[in-house]
Amino acid sequence: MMPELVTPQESDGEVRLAALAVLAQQARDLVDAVTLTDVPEDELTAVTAELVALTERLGAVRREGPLRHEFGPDGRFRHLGNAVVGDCNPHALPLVVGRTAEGGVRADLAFRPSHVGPPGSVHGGVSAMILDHLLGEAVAAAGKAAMTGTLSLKYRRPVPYGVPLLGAAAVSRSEGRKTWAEGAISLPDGTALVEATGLFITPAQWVGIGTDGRETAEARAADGGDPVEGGRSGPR
Ligand SMILES: CCCCC/C=C\C/C=C\C/C=C\C/C=C\CCCC(=O)SCCNC(=O)CCNC(=O)[C@H](O)C(C)(C)COP(=O)(O)OP(=O)(O)OC[C@H]1O[C@@H](n2cnc3c(N)ncnc32)[C@H](O)[C@@H]1OP(=O)(O)O
Repeated sequence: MMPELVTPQESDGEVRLAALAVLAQQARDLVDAVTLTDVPEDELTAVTAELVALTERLGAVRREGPLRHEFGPDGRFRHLGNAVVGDCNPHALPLVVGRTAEGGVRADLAFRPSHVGPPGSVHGGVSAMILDHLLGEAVAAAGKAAMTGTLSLKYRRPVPYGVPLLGAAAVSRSEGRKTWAEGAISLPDGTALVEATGLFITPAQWVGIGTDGRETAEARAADGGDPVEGGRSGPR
């Protein structure tokens, strides 16, 4: 089942979400600092004690789960808690995905030292996560709401962290509930570092749900043409 969609008014105000995004960015900076710190051991212990206190302060009031998919004040579908693109998720890069004139998607990106796997390069699973998301975004850009069924990676060259890279993806084929997409993480000069192909499947329960999480016009017409409430239309 798809989780219920909420409007920001029902969960958080925009000012609070903006503050949460600033906190998440600070947490990313903290992770970088932890990854690279070379301060003396007593300083490590002192900072750890301060972080224990800060963690307790943040945990004093907890929500039931991470931020959900929702409609922003501009009416656009968003997921601020997403592990790849969520501004309010410290785990996210966050990736900023844009559409290309050809109907695909692209994103400038730079991995951080905390993403390291093999010596001096990014962990393959991290690259896979980014490509999974980019291919999924390409599928969404093609009008399909779908989940990853299979993902295949070709690691051509080690992926460096701390340097500008480009991610891109596009749909290659679609057939019923199945959509195939391909993409790559490349150097700015176009040299492919990791290539991906994936099969995305629209779950049977999502048929009739658009990429904005709302019922599609076709599904509404089939239902008898009832208009969808503005700003909120939870999948059934
Ligand atoms: C809250 C609202 C959310 C709304 C979201 C709406 C839109 C999204 C819009 C924008 C989002 C923007 C970007 C998205 C960005 C990133 C995407 C990230 C993607 C992920 O990170 S996502 C997490 C990993 N992903 C999973 O967690 C999937 C777990 N899994 C399942 O949820 C089911 O397993 C599912 C749905 C895959 C299939 O379930 P199902 O019941 O619908 O399908 P069914 O069995 O009927 O099969 C139908 C035909 O697909 C074949 N088939 C089935 N499964 C296959 C597989 N895995 N590989 C190859 N073929 C497969 C069958 O063989 C049959 O083929 P045939 O018709 O030829 O016989």
